[in-house]
Order: sequence, then structure tokens, then C-alpha cells
Amino acid sequence: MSEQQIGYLGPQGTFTKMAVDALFDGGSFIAYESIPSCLDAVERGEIGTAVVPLENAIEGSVHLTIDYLAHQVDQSIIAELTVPIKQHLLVHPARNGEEIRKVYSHSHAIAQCHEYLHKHYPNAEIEYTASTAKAAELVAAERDGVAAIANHLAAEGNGLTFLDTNIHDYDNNHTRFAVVQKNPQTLKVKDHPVSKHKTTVMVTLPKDYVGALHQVLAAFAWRKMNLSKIESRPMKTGLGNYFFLIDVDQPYDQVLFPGVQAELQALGCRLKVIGTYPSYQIDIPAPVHKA
Ligand SMILES: O=C(O)C(=O)C[C@]1(C(=O)O)C=C[C@@H](O)C=C1
Repeated sequence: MSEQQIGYLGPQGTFTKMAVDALFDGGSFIAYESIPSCLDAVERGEIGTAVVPLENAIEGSVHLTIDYLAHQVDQSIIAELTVPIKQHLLVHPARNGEEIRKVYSHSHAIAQCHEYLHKHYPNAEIEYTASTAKAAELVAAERDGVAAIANHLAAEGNGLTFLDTNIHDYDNNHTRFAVVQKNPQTLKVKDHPVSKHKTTVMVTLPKDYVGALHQVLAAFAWRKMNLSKIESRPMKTGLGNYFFLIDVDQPYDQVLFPGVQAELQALGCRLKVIGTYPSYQIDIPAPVHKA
């Protein structure tokens, strides 16, 4: 069998790469500059598998991933993993004494540190980057008056030092990552216990009518199917048109899910299964760094 090829949101030193290293047992790893370019590569068959961020405990869903999976590509989530996220403020070791006038990072990382930035760097300009590791690269190149919010791998990889550590606003910071494929392929993953099996479905309502969401939820509720997440996103066809992404806390089966699907179809709704998959919670021990 050919070696597994796994694409991820790069460059080296992103949280996504950290998640990839924690999950996979060998393979070739290919960094992409953005979530869409990573998912496009799977769509074209250039790589078999991609890992992209899905949801953060502080900032919520990564809408770019959800929307791209819903509208742009035809891929399935085949596994998910949750890892701890520790954000640090990184600077160039040879910077001059100039104060920090600009902070670079991914929008989700900035959001996870909003209160910190507001308190300690209220005047700093925020510049969003495609990933936290990209932010670290920019600070390494620019040197003076700039800082990046990123992890310890990006610090090591870019020769940056820690101006402050663990700057995320809430301690319990975790991000869920989705492992996606277009054509089912076996995956060689490390021996982690599966914490549960989940199924993600996308439900589209025909139009806004009274009690529509209640009826959708009732189809799951009376079958005693536990939902762990529901999120509405715009259909992008006009204001007021939404689809719902629903995580069900059980694997797909041939009785309950087809039953829900038939019931929703009778209401004029469409249900598409985005994936049924094992969920892993992986604790990545973080080295202690002094600011
Ligand atoms: O920029 C990174 O390092 C990423 O892997 C992306 C990402 C995200 O999109 O949420 C992943 C985890 C953290 O929540 C912050 C950024």
C-alpha cells in the first residue's frame, strides 16, 4: 500500500501540525498555506487526507472549514481529534527596545487572547495571518516592534523567544480538528483510545416556517439521539436562509439515521451525512517556557 499522504494547514509549527503529529503514525506530511488550498488538494486527488481546524473552545467554530466542507467540496469527516492549545507571545531575540506596535496571528488565536491584548497592548495594530506559524515567520523576518501569537513549535522553528507565555484568556483552551477524505482510505493512526463515535449531518430547511427547527430537533429527540452541537450557517443564497450542522453522539446506523432522514424529507428538509467517525482527545504535554 502506498504511504499515506496527509495535508495540513501549514507551515511547520501550526497547531494543526501539532495535531497531525499527535494522531498519525507515519506518512508524508504536506503543508498548505490555507484551509481552502488544503481541502482543494484533497478534492483534486493530490493528497488522500487533510487535517483542518474545526472548532475552538474559546472562539467557537472555524467557519471557513465548515463553509468550505458544506459548499465547495464533497468530502467526509473520517476522524476528529481535540488537542490543548497554549498561546504564547513571541518576539525576535535580537529585536531593538522598540515597543510592540504590531501583533501578528491567525484570527482564531487573536480572538483567544483578546482580553490579554486589550489589557497589555491596547495600542498595538493587529494583523491577521493565515496561520499562527505564518505569524512567527513574519516576526522572524521583520524583527523589531512586532510580536506573534503562536505555539512553542513555531518559536523553536523560527528562533523566536517568549515575551509572555500562556496568554489565552481562558485556561481550558482546546481545538477540535477534522480529518477529511474524499475517497475512503485506511489511516495509520497512533494507538489512542477512541473517546466516542460521532456523526455529523447537514440539514437544509426548505424555507423559514414556524417550528421548522423544533421539528428537526424532535426527529432526533424522540429517538433518544443525543446531539452534542448544533450550529446554523448561512446558505449564502440570501438573508434568512440557513443550514444546520448537527453533531450526533453516536455512529451512523441503518435504523435511526434513515428514520430521521425520512422524517425530515417528509417535512421538505434535506439531510446529508458529512461523516461518521471516531473522536480522539489527545493530551499533548507542553514544555514549560519562561517568559
Ligand atoms: O494557525 C494555526 O496554528 C492553526 O492551526 C489554526 C488554528 C485555528 O484555525 O483555530 C488552530 C488552532 C488554534 O485554535 C488557532 C489557530
